[in-house]
Amino acid sequence: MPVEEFVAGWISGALGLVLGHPFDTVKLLGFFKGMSFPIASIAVVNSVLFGVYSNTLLLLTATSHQERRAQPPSYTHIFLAGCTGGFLQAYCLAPFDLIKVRLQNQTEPVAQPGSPPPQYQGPVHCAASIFREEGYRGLFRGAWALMLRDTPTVGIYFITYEGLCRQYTPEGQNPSSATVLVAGGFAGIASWVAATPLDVIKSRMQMDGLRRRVYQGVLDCMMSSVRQEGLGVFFRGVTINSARAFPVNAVTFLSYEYLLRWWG
Ligand SMILES: C[N+](C)(C)CCCC[C@H](N)C(=O)O
Repeated sequence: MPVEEFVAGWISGALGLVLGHPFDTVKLLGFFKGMSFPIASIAVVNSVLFGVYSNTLLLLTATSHQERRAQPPSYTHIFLAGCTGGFLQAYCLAPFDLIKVRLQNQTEPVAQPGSPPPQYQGPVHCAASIFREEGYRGLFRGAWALMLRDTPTVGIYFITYEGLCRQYTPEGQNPSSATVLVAGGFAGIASWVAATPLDVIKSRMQMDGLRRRVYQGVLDCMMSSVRQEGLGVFFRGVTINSARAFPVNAVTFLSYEYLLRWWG
């Protein structure tokens, strides 16, 4: 199994994340809280995303990434490979994302003298407390919603990227850096716009259970959110998600493409 896509995904994910972290955190308050943890985790997760995508495409079309410019795969194959990558990365992402959401929602300012310490002292402490209080399954709270969010939207991600690259690149050539940046940025926006409704639900499910369980499952969380807040609830955060998605994914795709070209 070719591994360079995994490594390129690893590095490019970390680079994209550094740019995106302030956006990601501002939507949950608590600026710059916990930066080193997401860097390490997104690197793993992005490596699964790109590695699985590229290797699924290899299985479906029998072309390696070096051959793909000369023999472009069909959009159906790109979509299916993207969905597979999205599905598998969602499972790797689930515990990391849960910890991130829990830490970012701890908005208490840094300990005042005499005040009780925050519930979670850091990512490792957070993981250990969730494990202690809710068991192994607790670490996967919200994973089902995350999988529903990422399976189709990672398909959309790669279709948009490939479609835009092909549109602006002469046949058989590699896309220019400008094309990769713009296509990567719009791929990020398109997939995040599609992902936002389930992103809202996912985050609510991840926070649920912290004190008192409110939701019975994904559907129940959707229904009660809509009942209480109207359909607009599904678009909560769509602007900040898009503003974050452009630079993050422009840099992710640019570094991914260039690392693979370097390595031949
Ligand atoms: C599928 N979904 C839209 C959720 C994410 C796809 C892009 C992944 C990228 N690491 C990022 O964080 O933007």
